[in-house]
Amino acid sequence: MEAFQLLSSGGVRFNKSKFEKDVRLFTKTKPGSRLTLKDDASSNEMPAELDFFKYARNATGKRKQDSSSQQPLEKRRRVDEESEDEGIENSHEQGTTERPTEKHRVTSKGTDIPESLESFEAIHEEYRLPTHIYQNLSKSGYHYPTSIQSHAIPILLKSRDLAAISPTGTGKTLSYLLPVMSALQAPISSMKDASELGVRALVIAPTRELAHQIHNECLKLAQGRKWRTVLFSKATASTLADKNVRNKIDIIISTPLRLVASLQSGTLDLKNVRHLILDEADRLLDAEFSAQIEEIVTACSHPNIQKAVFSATLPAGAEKTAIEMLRNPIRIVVGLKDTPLPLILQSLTYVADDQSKLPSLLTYFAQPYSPPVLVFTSTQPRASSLAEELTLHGIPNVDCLHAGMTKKERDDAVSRMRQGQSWILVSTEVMARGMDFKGVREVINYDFPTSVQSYVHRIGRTGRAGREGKAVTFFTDEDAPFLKSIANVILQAGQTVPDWIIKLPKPSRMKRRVMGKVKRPEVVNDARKIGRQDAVKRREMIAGSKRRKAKAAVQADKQSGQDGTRPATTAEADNSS
Ligand SMILES: Nc1ncnc2c1ncn2[C@@H]1O[C@H](COP(=O)(O)OP(=O)(O)OP(=O)(O)O)[C@@H](O)[C@H]1O
Repeated sequence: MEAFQLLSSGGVRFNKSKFEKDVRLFTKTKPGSRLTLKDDASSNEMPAELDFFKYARNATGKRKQDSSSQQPLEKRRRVDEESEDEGIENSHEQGTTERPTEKHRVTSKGTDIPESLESFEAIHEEYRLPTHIYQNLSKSGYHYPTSIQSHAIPILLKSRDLAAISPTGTGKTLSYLLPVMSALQAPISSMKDASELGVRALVIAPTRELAHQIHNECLKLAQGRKWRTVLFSKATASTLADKNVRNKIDIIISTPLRLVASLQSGTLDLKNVRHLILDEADRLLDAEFSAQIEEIVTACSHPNIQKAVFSATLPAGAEKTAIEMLRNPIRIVVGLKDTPLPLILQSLTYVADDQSKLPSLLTYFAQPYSPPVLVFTSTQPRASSLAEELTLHGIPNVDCLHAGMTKKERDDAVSRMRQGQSWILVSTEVMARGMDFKGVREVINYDFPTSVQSYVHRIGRTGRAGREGKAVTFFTDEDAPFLKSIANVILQAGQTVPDWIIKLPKPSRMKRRVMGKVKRPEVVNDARKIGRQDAVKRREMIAGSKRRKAKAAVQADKQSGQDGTRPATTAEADNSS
């Protein structure tokens, strides 16, 4: 009992008094909101390293006057020190110049790092952005660059390779789309030089939904000119099999599988690609995709190709692979690696066992909550089952999305979410990365995440573009050995966790491999399963009885045919006996 009380009261609380200043600055108070925090206009300052949207809100448009940029480059000190990175740092130490911009907690590493620029105007002046692209920025509501954009855009515009790590929701997409489109200058259809023909830029993302979203961002920048940007799909792949069509394409955005299928069938060539971007690079470089990525990278054989990788998380192994793929790269880290924004209030909730999760979630939704909410489960059947349970329990506007659904079902679910028709979206890892549903205020990890990276990306669906969010993670007894890993992330983000979690032993690397991978039933409500089994049994009994009666009737017919007498009914037979 004592242990239960300890665990159930063990939710992680954000230490508002310790981070009072941040809380005030991040807060745009909305009356009635459960997430409402105190607003105090008198102290409108925040530690700049925590505010990744600082520029986007109030930049002056002038070049950065950071004192650190006045110092000789060699003297500038590195801020970002993470033990996990050491191997990689050392292997690239020689000849590098480190240029931390301490003020914004952005760490840059590499040689001849271009100056970061704090306004789109400054970027436009320095790098002559095509006018229509520059104008489309403000039309799309992008008035000032975010931290990652201030740093990454000049680097890519200087034709440098880049490994960029920046927290979820900080604007990485624009960080690569803007420089890539600016470098291409104009749609191929308006160019005379035939040597330019063929796809010139390629963006790879791990899921179809994310590729679609990136494509939409691309269309925003392309407004007013005849850019041919293609979201690669089964249909577009067959259209692009025609070389004449292919030659007029500027940018392809694709998932790896689809692209490799076309490469292997010889209906696509990537020889003219000058810019290759891997979004969610650590996912793309993991075992599931790495062979396809290798094939794609090999197919992009242009000698002057520029490559860049982006993610909110880049574990040491993936970073090593990525860096090996790049040529004299610059590495930038905004904030701390693998660390969510402090804007997301994180908590851990003890739920004992799998069957206790549903009642806990129903209790959660019985309180006022701020839709839309994203709920993560570990498998497709569990996502469907949970969505069904919530609906059966009368919770309105529940939707489901997972990779087992058809393309149309998935597209519809995304668009219902974007239009605000869905209040609760139950999903799997497929929604964990990159998806930008601006309004998501709450994320619930119904099933424990399978890695620190998965946790960071899942909860990063909220707290985007400077908004606040809330993330709740259910944990069972089986998940407890991995709590420490998540607790460390929470601590790194400047929030507090109960002492008992901090005192837990850190799971070994071997053990972390099985994190969140416990075998869970496909149906989230056992009672429903029993009810279902009963119903199935009853149906089978009725069907069996009907079959037996029909068989008996046939036999009786046969008999009457043989002896010419009417068969006795069961009742008659009984009476006669
Ligand atoms: N300069 C900007 N000013 C205002 N809003 C911006 C700016 N840049 C990006 N945004 C908005 O911020 C949100 C997050 O951007 P984006 O999806 O590119 O983030 P991300 O860093 O790629 O996140 P993730 O790691 O989850 O993929 C989007 O809604 C985007 O429109």
